[in-house]
Amino acid sequence: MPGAFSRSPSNASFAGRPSPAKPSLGSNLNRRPGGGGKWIDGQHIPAPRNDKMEIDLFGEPGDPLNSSTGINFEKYAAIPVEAKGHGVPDPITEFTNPPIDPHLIENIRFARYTTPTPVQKYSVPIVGSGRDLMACAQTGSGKTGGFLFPILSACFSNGPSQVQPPNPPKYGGTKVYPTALILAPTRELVNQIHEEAKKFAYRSWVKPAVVYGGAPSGEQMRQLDRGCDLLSAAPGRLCDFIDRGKISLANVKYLVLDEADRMLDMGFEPQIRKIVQGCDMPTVHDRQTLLFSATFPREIQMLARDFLKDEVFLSVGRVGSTSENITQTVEWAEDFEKKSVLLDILEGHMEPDGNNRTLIFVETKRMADILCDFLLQNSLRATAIHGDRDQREREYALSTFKKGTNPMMVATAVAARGLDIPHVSLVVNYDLPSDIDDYVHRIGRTGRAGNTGHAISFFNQNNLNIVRSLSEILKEAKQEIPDWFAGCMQQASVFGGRGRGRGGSRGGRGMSSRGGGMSSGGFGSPFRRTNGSGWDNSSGNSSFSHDSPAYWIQK
Ligand SMILES: Nc1ncnc2c1ncn2[C@@H]1O[C@H](COP(=O)(O)OP(=O)(O)OP(=O)(O)O)[C@@H](O)[C@H]1O
Repeated sequence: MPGAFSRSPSNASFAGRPSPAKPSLGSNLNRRPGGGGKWIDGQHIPAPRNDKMEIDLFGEPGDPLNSSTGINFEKYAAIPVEAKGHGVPDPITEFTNPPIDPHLIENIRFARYTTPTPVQKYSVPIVGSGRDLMACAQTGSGKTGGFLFPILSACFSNGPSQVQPPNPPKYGGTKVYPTALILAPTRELVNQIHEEAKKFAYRSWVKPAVVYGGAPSGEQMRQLDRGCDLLSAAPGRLCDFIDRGKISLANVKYLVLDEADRMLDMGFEPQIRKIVQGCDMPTVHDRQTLLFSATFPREIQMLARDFLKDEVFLSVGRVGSTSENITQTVEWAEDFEKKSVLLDILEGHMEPDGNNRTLIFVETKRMADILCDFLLQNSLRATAIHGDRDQREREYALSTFKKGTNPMMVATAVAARGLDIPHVSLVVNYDLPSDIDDYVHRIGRTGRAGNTGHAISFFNQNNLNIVRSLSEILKEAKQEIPDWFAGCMQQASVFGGRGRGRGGSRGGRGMSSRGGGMSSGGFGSPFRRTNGSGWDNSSGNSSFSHDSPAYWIQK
C-alpha cells in the first residue's frame, strides 16, 4: 500500500470529493435488514445462517484486521467503577446465559467479543432488572454494546411488545411502532449505531432501521415499510417522520440517548422534549430510559432527571476523564506556523505499513476545506468532513478515510463524538476546542477498545480559556504537562479566564461557550467556534451550549 505521502495527482483533482464510483447515499439501507427471524406463539425462531451476510456484518473469519481489540483491553478491568442507586445488581463477568439470551451470545461471538467491557458488565444486569440508567464511561470503552446488549437480550427473550392498532400514515405505506428508540446527534453516528444493531440483531426477529437527515426520505420510508423494531435516529428526521404519521412511539419500551449530554444541551433539547414528552411515547414510568456518554456536565445531569426514574448512576473512571491508552501532547504553535508544524508531525507519524489514519480537528468548516486543500497540495491523501458538505460527500469522505484511500481526514466537531474508526492512531487538534468535554471526545477517536493512540494539540494564546481544565486532564491521565502551562494559567487568571475547567461550577446551563471564559479578552484572535457544523438537528441551531464542569453529582 503506498504511503500517505505518495504523490497522486488524481487525488488533488477531487480534493476528497465524491468520485464517479461513489457508494450510493445511505447505502446501508439497501442491504437486507439485520433480523430475518420470527417470533411465533411466544417463541423466538431465528432465521437460518447466511454466509454472505455474516461476512458483510462481521468480516472474514480469522482476518486479524477485523479484530478491533488492542493490547490494553484487559486493563479496562482495572478502572474503578461506581454504581449509585438503591439495590444495584451485581455486574456480570462474562457473556453467559443467564442473564444474556443465548441468541445474543451467539452474535456476540460472531463479533469476536470475548469479555464484556466494564460498562457492559454493569449495564446488562442493571437494564435487565428493569432499571433506568445514566452511564458515563471513557471514549472507546464499548458503550454501544452497553445499551444494545441488554435491550436486544430482553427483546430476544420476551418478544415484541403489543402492536398498536393500525393507524395509516398520511402519505401511504405502513406506520411503524419500534420497541427501542436510540437517538444520537450526528448522521454518521446514527448510521454507525444502526450497523452495530444489525450485527447483534442478526437472524433475530428484531428488525433494525435508521432515519437521519440529508438522505432521501423516500428510501428511508421504504426501509421502514420492511419493518422497524429497533430504530436508530437523528432527532430532526425523526420529528419529520412522526409529523408525517410514519412512525409512532407508542410501543417504545426502551429509549436511549447516546452522547446524552450533547442531546440534552441547548441545540437539541427542544427536539428531544418534543420526541419524548410531546408525542405518543409512553411516560417515564412505562419505558426504560438509558443515557450514555463519556462526559456529563453537571447541569446536564440535573436536566437529565426529567427523563429518568429510579435510575442507577454508573461511572467507569471519573466522569469526563480520558483513556490512559491515549498519549496526549500539547505543542505551542502560533496560528501562522500551524501548517508547517502539522506537515512535520504527519511526516514523522507515517508508518511503513501505511495502515494508520490521522484525524485533524479544526474549528470552522472553512478551515476544514482550506486545510484539506493544503494537504492535497502537499501530495497527502486527505479528505474533509463538515456540515457544509452534503450527505453524499460526508459519507464518501468517511468511507475513503475508513478504507485508507485517504488516510487523513480534516474534520469539524461533526466527527468529534462517537465515531469508531479503526486504525486512527493520531488525532491532531489543529485548533483546540474551547470546551474541555469537546477535547475529551475528539481525542477519544484514537486509543479505542484497548488500542493505544496519540493526540497532539496545538496551543497558543487563543486557547488560554482551556488551559486549566486541560492541565487537570493531562495530570489525571499521567501525561506530561508543558512547563509553559504554569505561565499560561497565571495569565488566564489575571484576565479572569476561569475557563471551563472541572470544578469551576459556574452552572448556567445553556451558557454559550462564546460568552464564557477568555473568548476575546485581550489575547488576540477571538474564539472561533464551529457553528452549524453538521449536527443533525435540522433546527440549524448547533451552537455549543454546555458549560463543562463534569463532576458527578452525589445523589
Ligand atoms: N466487549 C468487547 N470486546 C471487544 N471489543 C469491543 C467490546 N465492546 C466494544 N468493543 C469494540 O470497542 C470499540 C469501541 O466501542 P464503542 O464505539 O461502543 O465505544 P464508546 O464507548 O461508545 O465510545 P465513544 O465514547 O467514543 O462513543 C468498537 O470497535 C467495538 O467494536
